Amino acid sequence: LLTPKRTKNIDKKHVVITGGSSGIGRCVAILAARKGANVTIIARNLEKLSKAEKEIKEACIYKDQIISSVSVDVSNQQSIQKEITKLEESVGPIYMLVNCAGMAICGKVEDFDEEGVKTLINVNYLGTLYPIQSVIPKFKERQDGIIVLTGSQVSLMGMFGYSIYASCKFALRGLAESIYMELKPYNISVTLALPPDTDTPGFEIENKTKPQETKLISEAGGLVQPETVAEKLLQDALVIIF
Ligand SMILES: NC(=O)C1=CN([C@@H]2O[C@H](COP(=O)(O)OP(=O)(O)OC[C@H]3O[C@@H](n4cnc5c(N)ncnc54)[C@H](OP(=O)(O)O)[C@@H]3O)[C@@H](O)[C@H]2O)C=CC1
Ligand SMILES: CCCCCCCCCCCCCCCC(=O)[C@@H](N)CO
Repeated sequence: LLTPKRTKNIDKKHVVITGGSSGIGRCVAILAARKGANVTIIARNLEKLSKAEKEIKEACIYKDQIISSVSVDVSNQQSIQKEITKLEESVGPIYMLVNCAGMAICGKVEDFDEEGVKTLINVNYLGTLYPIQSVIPKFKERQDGIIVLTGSQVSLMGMFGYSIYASCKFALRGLAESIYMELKPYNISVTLALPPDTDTPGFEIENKTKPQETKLISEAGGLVQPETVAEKLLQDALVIIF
């Protein structure tokens, strides 16, 4: 207890961040660049990607740090697999995968149509599962790697207005706990981040569909800044426990 916490180093390491063009993922990417990592961000919209890429480059501490972006839908297993393989060759071995791509739609359960349900399952659950599946073989070969999944406070507790979203975030907890056991013998760490409401572009959009009841309950949890969440996420993922 009295010894200072030891942490893993991402200096010169390749860190891939899905959802790295906005909100929490963007802040994680900037922090990783400040720590000397070669950072790749993944998202769909090209304009947001190139804007974020510039900001990440400004945060670099070395002249030769490699910052790149890839436009791909994380919920397409074939495409994400292909892009991860390409990145291993072009930028270098991936050391850390941070899954931040995700979104919330709020509403009463009976009001969701098929499209809304599938959108949430695709991006939040499958969009985290597929990138993880893609990096594991190489991580196992190298007996090294760090995987972060972004859940939510509603990964642990359901809440009015979050039925579909919370189900997806609960699923991520099941995934994280299971692969934690599968990957431990290979020296691959798994961290599930559980942020509270965070002041991001995604949060602003989500508020448009948020029932009054959800807003009132959520007030008890407060609102934090994405920089704070990103810092805590990295700290938790990089700490050496044993
Ligand atoms: N903000 C909050 O209150 C909280 C958020 N979280 C979780 O944190 C994560 C980030 O949230 P936040 O920062 O608010 O979100 P933002 O909406 O600000 O950013 C989401 C990012 O994910 C990308 N993305 C979305 N869908 C896809 C897709 N199908 N394929 C690839 N990239 C995609 C977006 O880019 P593009 O659209 O261009 O693809 C964007 O870069 C999410 O998993 C969210 O559930 C958890 C707790 C609280
Ligand atoms: C003693 C018991 C007290 C209970 C207080 C309950 C307060 C909980 C607030 C939870 C806020 C919702 C977090 C979801 C964040 C999220 O994932 C979305 N914003 C996604 O963008």
